[in-house]
This record gives sequence, C-alpha cells and structure tokens, in this order.
Amino acid sequence: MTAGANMTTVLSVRELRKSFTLHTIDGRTTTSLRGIDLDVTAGEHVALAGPSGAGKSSLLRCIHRSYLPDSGTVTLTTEHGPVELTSLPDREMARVRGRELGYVSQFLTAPPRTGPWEVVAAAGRRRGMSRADARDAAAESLRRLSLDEALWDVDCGVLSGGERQRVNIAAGTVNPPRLLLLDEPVSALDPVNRERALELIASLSASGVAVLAVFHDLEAMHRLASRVLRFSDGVIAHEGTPAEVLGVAA
Ligand SMILES: Nc1ncnc2c1ncn2[C@@H]1O[C@H](COP(=O)(O)OP(=O)(O)OP(=O)(O)O)[C@@H](O)[C@H]1O
Repeated sequence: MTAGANMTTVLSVRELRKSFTLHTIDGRTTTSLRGIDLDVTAGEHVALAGPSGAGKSSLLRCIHRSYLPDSGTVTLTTEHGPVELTSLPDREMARVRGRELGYVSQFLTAPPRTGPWEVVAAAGRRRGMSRADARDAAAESLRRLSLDEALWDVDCGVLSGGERQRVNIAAGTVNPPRLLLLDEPVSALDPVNRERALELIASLSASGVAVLAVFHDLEAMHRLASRVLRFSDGVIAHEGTPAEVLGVAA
C-alpha cells in the first residue's frame, strides 16, 4: 500500500448521539454519546480509552449498527464508495457487515453445531474468498493463534472462554475487512495467547486495515494505537498519541 492510499478516510462519524430510555425504571433516559465526531484513515489503529460507562462500546455498536443512533451519521468507505450506514437498508447493511466491517467483541456468537474452522472460513467467504481459499486462510489463522487442531471441528459451544476469543479474533481478521471494530477482544486470554493475538492485530495496520479498538489494558494501547481518544461521559475529552493521552508507558 502506498503512503497516499494510507491517508484514505475509511470511517467518518459526525455528530453521533445515542440515548436509551429505561422503560423498567420510570422511562428514565440515559445518554451514552453526546455528539461524536471522528475520522479514521486506512492503516490507522485508534484506541478508545476512558472510564467504565463513558460510551466506548456504544460508539462501536452504533458504527456496527447493533445500536441505532438517535442522530448523526456514520460514513464508511466501501468498494462502491462512501456509504452512510445509519440509513442503509438492512439487507445492504448485512452485506457491508459481512464484507467491509468486522466486529470482534469479548464474546463469540457462532451458529449451533458449528466448529471453529467453519466459523472462520465462513467469515473469509463473506469477504470474497473462494471456499478453498477461505478454508486455507482459516486454518492459517487458527494455527497462528495456536488453537489446538483437535478443536477445529468441535461445536464452538464447548470451547473455553479463551478458545472462543481466539476463534472470534480469527474470524474478525481472516481476509481482513476495511474497518475492524474490537471490543476487549483479548480479555480472556492468557499471556502467551494474548501476545499472539496482539501481534496479529498489530500486523493489520501494514495491510491498510483501519482499527477502532477498546482495550482495558494500557500496555496494549501503548503498543498498538497510532491515536488514542479518551472518552468521558459520552464525549471525546482528549485526543492524541498514546503517550500524550495515557502518559508514558511503564
Ligand atoms: N443497551 C443499553 N441500555 C441502556 N443503557 C445502556 C445500554 N448500553 C449502554 N448503556 C448505557 O450507556 C452508557 C455507556 O455505556 P458503554 O457500554 O458505551 O460504556 P463503556 O465506556 O463501553 O463502558 P465499559 O468500559 O464499562 O464497557 C452507560 O451508562 C450504560 O449504562
């Protein structure tokens, strides 16, 4: 990828607002995003920091449209040009999610009776790979994350938390999408597997993948992020390099 291509804006968020009405508590309203503006370019890794409840996951979910924002826009550059996601028809949104927008949370959601190899290969296929290439790429990815080969065909439901997270990371990164959203993707991993997963995530930047990530782990943010946004009560309160926003690494 050329330096020029690396400056391509992949994601553009404008004036994004989200609140929730708590119907079971007197219809009370809670606000999680109060007008977020954000641009992410190809190859950038932007980390979202800030205290619990500040709005980090809400932003990822609004971009992925698992939450529909109250107002504002989310524009993703796709193979067909810029697409505004908040007003996209559901069928188109499903296509964009499959091909261009990855979301890795702490939890794996896999269809029943489906094994890791199939889950990861299906993600590769949705991103345009042939069946054979997707199987090969999935195997490589699972191997890179050291998932025991004996587990590749077992129902994902029987995997441990750390094994599921590795399947989730493999599915999110195989034939990687243009924009990858990560919400505490390594929280259940032991140090050795965490290291492998972070190396894999770090390698995405060189292929031009834009990453927007939440890690409750200062070391990971220092190591991976090109930029850190500190959230506070639904706004971006501070933005800069990891050292500027988080302080100097220990
Ligand atoms: N589905 C929901 N229904 C009601 N309120 C919600 C919902 N999702 C988020 N919120 C509220 O929005 C606010 C922001 O939550 P969010 O999960 O975005 O915070 P966060 O910064 O990701 O926190 P954490 O670091 O603890 O994951 C919180 O007050 C939370 O209670």
